[in-house]
Amino acid sequence: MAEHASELDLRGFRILPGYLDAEAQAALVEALCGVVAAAPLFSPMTPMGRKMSVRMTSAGRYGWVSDRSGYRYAAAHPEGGPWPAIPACVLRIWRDLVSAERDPDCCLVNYYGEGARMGLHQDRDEADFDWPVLSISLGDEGLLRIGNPVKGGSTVSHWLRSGDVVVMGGAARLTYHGVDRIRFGSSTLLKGGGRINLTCRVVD
Ligand SMILES: O=C(O)CCC(=O)C(=O)O
Ligand SMILES: [Fe+2]
Repeated sequence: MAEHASELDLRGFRILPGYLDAEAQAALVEALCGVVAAAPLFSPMTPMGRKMSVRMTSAGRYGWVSDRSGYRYAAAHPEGGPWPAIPACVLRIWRDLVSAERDPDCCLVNYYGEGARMGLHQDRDEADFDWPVLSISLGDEGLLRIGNPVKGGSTVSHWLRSGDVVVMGGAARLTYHGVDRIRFGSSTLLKGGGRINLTCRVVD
């Protein structure tokens, strides 16, 4: 893949603004409707017993789940049944930007409704941190905050817009990050508003 014209490097996060055109974004939304129909969004509980504001589901061999027993990957949806396959239009982006040899095991679907946010965290439930995490933003703008590979220190913030893609890999694979807020209603892509973020990962 050639270097993208307006590519940014923010603390090792490779940000590709506007990587997906309107047609590609619409195709992803349509495919995700199928994923959500097969595997409904749910509100995970943190291990501390707090309900997360982001609603989630997954596609792939594994889905990411969280409850009182902790964060982990699971082969089945919390309400039972396998996760649907990762849509081809998602795999295409992974193959172009991450690897044509190895597909991801999980595509986590995060839905941010009005007021939803995600606190600073590391993505560390995967077995091999040599594999990057690929993140795709759709719908309303979201304010990504990027910290450091260890807890604490300064942070930088960047608004992610619909169609932006981020590759979190290399030395930044374990960098703390979160989404402080969304600008609800800033995009017309999703009926009813809100933001979808997809993260694709190799799990085991
Ligand atoms: O919504 C985002 O942009 C980031 C999501 C995220 O960090 C995660 O799912 O681990
Ligand atoms: Fe994350």
